[in-house]
Amino acid sequence: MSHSDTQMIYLASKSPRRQELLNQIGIQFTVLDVPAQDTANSDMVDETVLTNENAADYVNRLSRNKADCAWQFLISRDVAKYPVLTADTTVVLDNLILGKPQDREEACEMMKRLSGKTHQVLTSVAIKNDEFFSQALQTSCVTFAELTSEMIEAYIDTSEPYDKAGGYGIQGLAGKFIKHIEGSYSGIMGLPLYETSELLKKAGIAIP
Ligand SMILES: Cc1cn([C@H]2C[C@H](O)[C@@H](COP(=O)(O)OP(=O)(O)OP(=O)(O)O)O2)c(=O)[nH]c1=O
Repeated sequence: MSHSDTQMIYLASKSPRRQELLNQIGIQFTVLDVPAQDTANSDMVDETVLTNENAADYVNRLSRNKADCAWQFLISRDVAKYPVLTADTTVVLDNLILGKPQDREEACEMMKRLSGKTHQVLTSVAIKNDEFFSQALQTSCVTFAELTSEMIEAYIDTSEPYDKAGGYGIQGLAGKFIKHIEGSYSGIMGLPLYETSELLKKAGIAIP
């Protein structure tokens, strides 16, 4: 890979937040949309938590699997030219992993659990090409205010909870529920920028 080739990466993510955050640090990237048929029926993207798997192992496995899938997709299209970056975010409260709520009831249940408590948000970032793989994990603590059922219902009336781990977005309307954070704001949003730029440097990408 020539030096100029390494200025570009693929971002294999449908998350608009990850695209926004990578733009924020001036990285040049192409968004890679790995079609569902390239990931369906594959153990590689199984988002089920395995027996005895802790949250750190879980997010690391998913970011690695997303990177492996994306790289195979690039190879199958004969366009595996630049490293691919992926991430996975999960919310953990009292050892329980909270994914994306599937429906209103689940979204409501998650907000009730988060109310008045401190939880962890874990994001794992991975970068891969044919000769290189590396990943980094960032963990933050987030403290929610006590929420009334009116506050929860009003929040769930918005579309915000549904595509987000733990059913909320710190960068959105849920910002008003958050009393304290410790860690990385960008990590909570889905792409920790310090850890990401360190990984990119390791992969030989120039950081502006
Ligand atoms: C806790 C929290 C999560 N999130 C989002 C970040 C992630 O997009 C999402 C967690 O889902 P992920 O499964 O990590 O990612 P994704 O399905 O959105 O995107 P892709 O796999 O294509 O990269 O939750 C926020 O936007 N704000 C928050 O405060």
